[in-house]
Amino acid sequence: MADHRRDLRVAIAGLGSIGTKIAAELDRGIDGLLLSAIAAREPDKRRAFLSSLRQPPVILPIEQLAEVADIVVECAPSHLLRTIVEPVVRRGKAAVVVSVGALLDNSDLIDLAKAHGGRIIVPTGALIGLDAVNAAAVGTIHSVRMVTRKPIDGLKGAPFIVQNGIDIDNLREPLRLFAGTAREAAKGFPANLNVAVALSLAGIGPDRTMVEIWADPTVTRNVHRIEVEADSARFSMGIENVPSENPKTGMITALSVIALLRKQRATLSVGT
Ligand SMILES: NC(=O)C1=CN([C@@H]2O[C@H](COP(=O)(O)OP(=O)(O)OC[C@H]3O[C@@H](n4cnc5c(N)ncnc54)[C@H](O)[C@@H]3O)[C@@H](O)[C@H]2O)C=CC1
Ligand SMILES: O=C([O-])CC(=O)C(=O)O
Repeated sequence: MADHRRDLRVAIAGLGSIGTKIAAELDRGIDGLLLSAIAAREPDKRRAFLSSLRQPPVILPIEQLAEVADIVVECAPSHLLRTIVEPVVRRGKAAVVVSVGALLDNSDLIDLAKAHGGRIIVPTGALIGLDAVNAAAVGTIHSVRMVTRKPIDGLKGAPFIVQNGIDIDNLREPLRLFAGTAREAAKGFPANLNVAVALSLAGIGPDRTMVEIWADPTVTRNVHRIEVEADSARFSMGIENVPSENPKTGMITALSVIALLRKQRATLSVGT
């Protein structure tokens, strides 16, 4: 009989604001899971952190993580999504993807996963309520709208701002930077609007999910407000994320991945 209780081996691709927290939590211990490997851009610079772990994992290049893991958590810059996820799904394993915006330009990875029995799992991340959006999508969703407000530091360097020569450094009041679809938002703000893409994939897709983005010098948190109109329910959701050491990334993102990992072997699992 197969041993269903063997620990699931988890590897982490990218030791930044998200990956470091997940690695530390796995090392502290999550039932049924084992931190097997890590990929870091400059492992030598992460020696102090790595040697603080009770059971130091092996260090591997991102494309080799799937060789020693059942689940690979992608938490690296979005341009590396394909390099990380392709070998995972080719081996029929599971990739947890946080740079979800990059999935739109690499959607063939979903077909590849299907062909090889692999899985791509998108956590709720910095957002809220994707369980309700999933449920409403079983029926008919008429519209999904999201308004994001971020402090200036959370938006600096976004391609949309650079390409349009918009000066956000000297703003005194909120400025609406963008209104359009989640697909366009992900192109213009790849490190800021993963949440819009996650919302769209849970609901009515990146071309029907409408997004506004505001640069707001009056807020200190990444604020997302969402309105969903469906045949089963109408709901509004809001979340105000405390930025992590990376001002573009809410602290809750790493916690969301940890909660998702805990569910992989939980006896009682709550929420869809
Ligand atoms: N789905 C969601 O709700 C959210 C997703 N994100 C996305 O998650 C991703 C990670 O975010 P953070 O951890 O805040 O970014 P970060 O910039 O703090 O960390 C990324 C890490 O990847 C490492 N890295 C770069 N090249 C590498 C390579 N070749 N091999 C191994 N490691 C490499 C970097 O050195 C860095 O430590 C980003 O794409 C971000 O946009 C962020 C917030 C919310
Ligand atoms: O989705 C993202 O990339 C990050 C974000 O909005 C947040 O942390 O609130």
